[in-house]
Amino acid sequence: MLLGALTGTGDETRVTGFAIDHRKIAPGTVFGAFRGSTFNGEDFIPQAIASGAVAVVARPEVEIEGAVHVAAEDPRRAFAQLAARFFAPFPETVVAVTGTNGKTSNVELTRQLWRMRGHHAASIGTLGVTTADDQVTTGLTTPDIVTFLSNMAGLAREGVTHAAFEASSHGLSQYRTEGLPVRAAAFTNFTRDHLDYHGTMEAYFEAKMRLFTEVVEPDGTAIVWMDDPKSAEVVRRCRERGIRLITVGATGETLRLIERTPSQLGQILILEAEGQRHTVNLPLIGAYQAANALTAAGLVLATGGDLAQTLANLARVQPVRGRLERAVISRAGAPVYVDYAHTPDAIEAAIAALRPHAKGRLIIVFGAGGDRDVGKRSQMGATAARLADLVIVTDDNPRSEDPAAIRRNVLEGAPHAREIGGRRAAIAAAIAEAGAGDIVLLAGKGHEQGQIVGDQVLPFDDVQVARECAA
Ligand SMILES: CC(=O)N[C@H]1[C@@H](OP(=O)(O)OP(=O)(O)OC[C@H]2O[C@@H](n3ccc(=O)[nH]c3=O)[C@H](O)[C@@H]2O)O[C@H](CO)[C@@H](O)[C@@H]1O[C@H](C)C(=O)N[C@@H](C)C(=O)N[C@H](CCC(=O)O)C(=O)O
Ligand SMILES: Nc1ncnc2c1ncn2[C@@H]1O[C@H](COP(=O)(O)OP(=O)(O)OP(=O)(O)O)[C@@H](O)[C@H]1O
Ligand SMILES: N[C@H](CCC[C@H](N)C(=O)O)C(=O)O
Ligand SMILES: [Mg+2]
Repeated sequence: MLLGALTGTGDETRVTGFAIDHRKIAPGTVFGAFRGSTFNGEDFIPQAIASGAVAVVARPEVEIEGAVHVAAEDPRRAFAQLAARFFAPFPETVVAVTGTNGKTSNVELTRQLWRMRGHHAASIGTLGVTTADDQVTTGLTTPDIVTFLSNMAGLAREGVTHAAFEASSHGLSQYRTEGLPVRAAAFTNFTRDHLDYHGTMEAYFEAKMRLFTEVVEPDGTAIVWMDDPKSAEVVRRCRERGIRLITVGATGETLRLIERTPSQLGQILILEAEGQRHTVNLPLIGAYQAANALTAAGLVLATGGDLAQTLANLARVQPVRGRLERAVISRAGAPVYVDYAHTPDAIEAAIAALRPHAKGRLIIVFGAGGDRDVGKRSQMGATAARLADLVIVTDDNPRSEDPAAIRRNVLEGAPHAREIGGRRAAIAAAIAEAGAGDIVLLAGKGHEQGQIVGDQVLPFDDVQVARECAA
C-alpha cells in the first residue's frame, strides 16, 4: 500500500506495516513516536529510520530526517487513524465495554449471545482473543493499537462479523483502540482502581468517558448500567452528543430489573421491557453477574438482536472463566470459589454473590498486586474485614515490590486478618479451616496462570492449587 493512499496525498512511498516500538521496525514500516510514562518514543526515531521506517507519526515540533514526517498534535490518535486504514477491513459489527469491573464478563457474555444468534463472533480483552474455536492471550486487557487492529483484521479474515472488546482506561487514554467504527459502547460501573496511573478519580473517569464522547460512532448506541452513582453523568454525556441510549438495571428503562431471586445454581430475574414482563433463568449466581448479563443483552439488542430471543438465550450462557468459578468442594464439604475481584468494589460484589449460598462462614483469601494503585489496598482489606467472617491476607503478583510491604498495606484495613505470605500456603490454610456449610473465596487472580514475582512469572493457577489443596 502507498503512503499517499493512507494520508490522502500523492506520496508513493510503499508501506509494509505499522509499529510503535522501534525494535519492531522492518523496511517500509510507519513508526508512531509517542511520549509514554516510562520512555519517550521520540528518542528512538533515528534508530527506527535506520531500521527502515519510511514515515514517522510525531508531534509537529519533532525534527525528522530521512523519513516522511506525518505531523500531528496528537500523534497517538493520528497513528490509529492511519493504521486503521492500512489494516482494514474489520468485522462489520464492533462494540466496546468500559467500567472498573465487569468488562471481561460483558464481552464474553456478548460473544456467547451473538453466537447463539448464529453470528461468527469474537471477543478481545483480559482473557485474550476468544472465538468459538480458540483463545489466544495478548498479555494486556486492551492490547496496543497495532496488535489490536491487526487482531481485528485477522478476525475479519477468519469470517468473524461481530466482535466485542474491552476498553480499559489505560487503553482509552493511550488511543489503543481507535480508528475502526465502534457501533455500541457499554458502561458497567465506576469505582476505585488504577489511581497509580490516572492520579485522580476525575482523570480516571474522564479517560473512560472518551469511549462515549469520542470513540463510539455518532449514530451508535450507548448501553448504560443505571444503578451506579456515575450512571446519570454517563447518560448526560451521551445525550449531549445525541447518541441512542439503552438503559438497564433496577433504574433502567430498556431492560428494567424488577426482581432478582437467587436459586441453587443461578438466579431468576423478573424484567420489564417494551411494556411486558419477562422471566429470565440465569445460570450464574450473584447480583454482579445479573448486571453483566443484562448489559451484555443490551449490547446484543443494540446490534440487531431480538428482545424475546436474547432474553431467552440468557438461560444458556456459560460461566466466564475465573469469575465466581467453583474450583472444588473440600473434603469437609465447603465449596471453594475463584474470582477475579481485585478492587474494593469487586471484593464487595463477590462476597455479596456468595453470601446467600453460605450456611456457615465465608472465608476470603486475597492480596493486592504490586506496582499498582497503593491506596486501594487498605480499602480492599477494610471491605473484606467488614463482609467476610475470616480474612486471610496473602500475595497476588508482587511484581517489583516487597510482598510483605504489600500485605502490610492491605492489613491496615483489616488489622484482625490472618497473614499468610505465599499464596499456596494461604489457600491450603483456608481449605483446612473450612467446615461443612462454609464457603472459601479465593479472590484476585481469577483465570491468571502465573504469579508475577520480580520479572519472573511463576506458574500458578488458583483453581488448580485449590484442587490440589482439597485432595
Ligand atoms: C502504563 C502503561 O499502560 N504502559 C503501557 C504503554 O506505555 P507507554 O505508552 O506509557 O509507553 P512507554 O513504555 O513509556 O514507551 C513510550 C513509547 O516508546 C516506545 N518504545 C519504548 C521503549 C523502546 O525501547 N522503544 C520504543 O519504541 C513504546 O512502544 C511506546 O510507544 O504502552 C506499552 C506499549 O503498548 C505497554 O506495553 C505498556 O503496558 C505496560 C506493560 C502495563 O503494564 N500496562 C498495564 C498497566 C495496562 O495497560 N493495564 C490496562 C488495564 C488493566 C485492566 O484493569 O483491565 C490494560 O489494558 O491491560
Ligand atoms: N458488574 C459488576 N459489578 C461489580 N463487580 C463486578 C462486576 N462485574 C465483575 N465484578 C467483579 O470484578 C471482577 C472482575 O470482573 P471482570 O474480569 O469481568 O472485570 P474487568 O473489568 O474485565 O476487570 P479488569 O479491569 O481486570 O480487566 C469479578 O471477578 C467480580 O469480582
Ligand atoms: N488488569 C489488572 C489486573 C489485576 C489483577 C491482579 N491479580 C493484580 O495483579 O493486581 C491490572 O493489571 O491492574
Ligand atoms: Mg478485564
